[in-house]
Amino acid sequence: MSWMTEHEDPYEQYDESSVRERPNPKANRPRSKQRPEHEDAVTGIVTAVDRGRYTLAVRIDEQDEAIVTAARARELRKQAIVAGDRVDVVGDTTGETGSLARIVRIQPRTTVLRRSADDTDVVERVIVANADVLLMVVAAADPEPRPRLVDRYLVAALDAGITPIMVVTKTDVADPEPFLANFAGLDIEVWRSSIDDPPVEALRERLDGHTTVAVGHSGVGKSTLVNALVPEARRAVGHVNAVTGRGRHTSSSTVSFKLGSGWIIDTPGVRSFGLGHVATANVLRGFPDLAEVAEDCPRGCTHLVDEQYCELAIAAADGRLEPRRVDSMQRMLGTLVAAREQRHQE
Ligand SMILES: Nc1nc2c(ncn2[C@@H]2O[C@H](COP(=O)(O)OP(=O)(O)OP(=O)(O)O)[C@@H](O)[C@H]2O)c(=O)[nH]1
Ligand SMILES: [Zn+2]
Repeated sequence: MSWMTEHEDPYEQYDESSVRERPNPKANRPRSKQRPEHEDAVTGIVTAVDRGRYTLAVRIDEQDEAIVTAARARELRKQAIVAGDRVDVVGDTTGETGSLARIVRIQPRTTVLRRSADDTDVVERVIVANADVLLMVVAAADPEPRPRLVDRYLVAALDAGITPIMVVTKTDVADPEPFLANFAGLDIEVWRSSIDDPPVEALRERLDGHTTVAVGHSGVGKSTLVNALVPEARRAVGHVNAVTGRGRHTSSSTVSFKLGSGWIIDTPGVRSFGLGHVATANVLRGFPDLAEVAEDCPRGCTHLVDEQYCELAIAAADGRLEPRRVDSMQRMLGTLVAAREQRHQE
């Protein structure tokens, strides 16, 4: 998966200096070393990343809109550049076959969605930048929906300041309501989708103008949904991206498509969603249905099962809170605390 292995970057030795750049027909300023600002840079949106090569959309919605392949400037080498990033790019931005531009700056990000390989992993991977909606795709069955995976998406999204939305697919295969009952106390937007009646038009309208990142366990129907959402004409743009991304290793890399005036970013299906990077103090943010009651906890309460006076446990016992939600939160916290202890022993 490209975003997981980005730090390895096997193309690192082939930096942009090894590729001859064509003269940029638009650059009329003389090249000079005294140009730290790169005034001639254009802004691009990173749509796909593949082993040190970045696919960018530049001059979007203008007549000379182009899909450009770029390398990163040497000074940016250690910084991850991910789908959704706004970057400043110089050099040949025509997008012509064989051309290579150069990313010289990453613009400040509004949000960063991260996951770690597992809970013990300190090294977090930035999955996507600048997303404001996390589309959690879950199947009603085949594969079985896993509430704990959704808990993890919620913690990651709310920690990052991204709005989570859920789509339950395959409602033709199984009744999604028993699964959804897990999240009844949570004020979360849920869409139901079946093979014959996916809510494509309504979702498209809902996501218009947003940068949406879709996540889901492998096989839930995420690609089917994303393909249905992205109109044919725009997918053509995506297909260009697919040459560098999905085309080569199916579903193993992140690709973005224009969706109305926004973007939808499809990520590889994953089984787990490590939260090694999330501070335990922030875990409760992913359980907004519990947060209010937790305010009555004794000072310094860890909310773990061994806390005698945890208000969450008390509220679960006397029926004010849904016991399985408190249990979910305690388990996640317990797992993260154990992983952290293991890390400190290593
Ligand atoms: N019955 C039914 N099948 C569906 C539905 N949505 C998708 N599928 C099927 O589920 C299978 C998996 O769908 P994909 O879209 O490839 O799943 P994915 O989540 O992208 O999986 P990865 O590519 O592994 O990440 C395909 O055979 C789809 O046709 C649905 O609503 N109902
Ligand atoms: Zn507590």
